[in-house]
Amino acid sequence: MAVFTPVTLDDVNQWITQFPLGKPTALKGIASGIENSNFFLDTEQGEYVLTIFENLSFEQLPFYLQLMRHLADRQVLVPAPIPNHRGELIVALHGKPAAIVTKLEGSSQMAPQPVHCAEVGAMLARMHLAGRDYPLQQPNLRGLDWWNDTTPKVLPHLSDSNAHLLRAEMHFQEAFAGCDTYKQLQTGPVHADLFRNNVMFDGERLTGFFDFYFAGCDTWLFDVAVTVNDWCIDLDTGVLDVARVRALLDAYHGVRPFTAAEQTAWQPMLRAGALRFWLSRLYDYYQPREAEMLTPHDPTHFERILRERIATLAPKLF
Ligand SMILES: Nc1ncnc2c1ncn2[C@@H]1O[C@H](COP(=O)(O)OP(=O)(O)O)[C@@H](O)[C@H]1O
Ligand SMILES: N[C@@H](CCOP(=O)(O)O)C(=O)O
Repeated sequence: MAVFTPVTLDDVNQWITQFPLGKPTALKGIASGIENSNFFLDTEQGEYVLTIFENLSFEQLPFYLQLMRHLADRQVLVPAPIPNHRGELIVALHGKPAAIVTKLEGSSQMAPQPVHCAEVGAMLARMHLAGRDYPLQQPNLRGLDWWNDTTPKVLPHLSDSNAHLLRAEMHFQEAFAGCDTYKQLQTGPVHADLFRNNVMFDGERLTGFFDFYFAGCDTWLFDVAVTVNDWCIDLDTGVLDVARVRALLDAYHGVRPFTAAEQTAWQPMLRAGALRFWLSRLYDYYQPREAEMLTPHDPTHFERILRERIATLAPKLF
């Protein structure tokens, strides 16, 4: 992530005494990401990641941190949040909420093969099942309501052709969200941003999902669509790569079988997944925020994917 809130080792020296982690030995800002301020934090006890939350509040954060704890306790591979001596997972740093989580091994696989997609599909299904008894509720804050709020903010910046596409897709998605098939879809906690840069691999071994700060309760199928739209495409054209799609979907289906309603909803949901990130990238592009190190993501990538999902029939879900 970009560093919006600078922090030094001196700042952390005193603050960290409330955690059972020993003395800090190194602190390094992380440049990738666009929502929070992240740092690799080494201490006498091991390697961690310190996150300062720039947009989420103390009231909203328990949903995310406790979800990670809940999933980690059920053998889903995610960073485990570290409680302080009072059992708190979220503690103020420079007046903002902050948390420390375990560091995952490995690195992101940005050129995935079917074998990586299968690992992601199986772990995603395990995550959805493990979330069924998660007691906290929070809607997906980047869901339909947010799309409705954001559309008028970006429309004035768009070409006629893109403004038409956005209006038409919003109408389509409003109708989809109100239809009987949609109401039959299974719901629960979803990651909602499971892009290649939010998963770690050590070779072909998946070591964890991270960056849960867009998670919320939504349809499981939306999570699958967001994931496929990033992991299983030709990056230049947005066209789905059938071998990777099949690997991811078949591995998911092997752990948590898809339903008939999900099969029917698959193509509209792929469009929903594309629209969500086209909108957020447009919003970030036209309403940039302050940051020390920030590279905005390209909105045209998801415009292309959305047009492609409207034009071309996707492989079946199962
Ligand atoms: N638990 C973790 N283990 C290892 N690396 C992590 C962890 N959390 C974050 N990172 C690193 O920090 C980078 C930015 O984190 P991310 O959560 O994507 O930021 P943002 O929320 O701002 O988008 C990641 O690309 C990854 O390299
Ligand atoms: N995945 C989103 C943006 C969110 O950034 P992240 O670094 O938190 O994953 C996109 O690609 O638009």
